[in-house]
Amino acid sequence: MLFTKMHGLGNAYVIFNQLDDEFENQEFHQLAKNISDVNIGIGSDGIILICSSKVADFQIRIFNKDGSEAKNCGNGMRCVAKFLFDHMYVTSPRFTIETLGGVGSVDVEVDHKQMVKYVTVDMGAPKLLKGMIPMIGDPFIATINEPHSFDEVTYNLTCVSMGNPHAIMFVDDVKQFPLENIGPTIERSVLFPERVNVGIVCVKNRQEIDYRVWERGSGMTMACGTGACAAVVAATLNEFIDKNKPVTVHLPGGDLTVRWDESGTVWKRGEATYICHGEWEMDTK
Ligand SMILES: N[C@H](CCC[C@H](N)C(=O)O)C(=O)O
Repeated sequence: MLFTKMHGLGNAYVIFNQLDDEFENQEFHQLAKNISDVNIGIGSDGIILICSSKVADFQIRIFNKDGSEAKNCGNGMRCVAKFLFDHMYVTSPRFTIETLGGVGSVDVEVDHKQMVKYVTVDMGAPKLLKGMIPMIGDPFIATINEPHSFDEVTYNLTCVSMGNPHAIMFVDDVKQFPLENIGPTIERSVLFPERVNVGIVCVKNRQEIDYRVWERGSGMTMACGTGACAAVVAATLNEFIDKNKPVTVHLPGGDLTVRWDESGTVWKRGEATYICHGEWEMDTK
């Protein structure tokens, strides 16, 4: 099966185009674990399948490194948008992609070689109520700067769903904070019935934040598109930044521009990059 490996700011996915050539009744959870493994597979943060859709121009399915299926992937949306436009599956620079979390529109910007350089994604409106994250507790209230203890230390969480769940904490220095230690503890906390992505944010000024992430199902990654959106929403809810203004989000893998507009939609703009193409030997166990 042919694949294309791509990354969005270092958040890498192995992409399988199912539009022309489909896997036969494949167990995708195990396939994602095998392919994502750098020793027995290709090495990535997960896999993405491009499929046809009844409600959008295309559909993608996203599987994390541990085989769990995710409902949205901001970096993956940009990679897939670049792949589809560059390989002429679309001619319009704007088209729609369905994920389990909903339908988002993408707008591509090409370089001098007519290849996609930047992609702007309509990431939809964030969901804030505990029942929508999902998170245990009163389902009809939001979690904004709410104290919770993990390993006898109290952290103030602001939780946002961008189709997938994010727990955001504000810290003084994202590089110093031991996210590798506390991330997995919060990811698997009983507070989050479907687990959670764990992000830390340092607010530099009202138009700029630093962000690092421990991803549900993939661990520390270089970038997380949905997480960057959740970080901007959380910083706005805590009144650290202003709504409807573009915010530069600095991630270990590079920068994204995010804007939560007055209509409630979150927009994210950033690059997507090819790494390699190849063939996955289906008998690889
Ligand atoms: N680990 C995430 C999915 C990938 C999201 C991330 N890579 C992005 O760019 O948004 C989850 O289980 O919700």
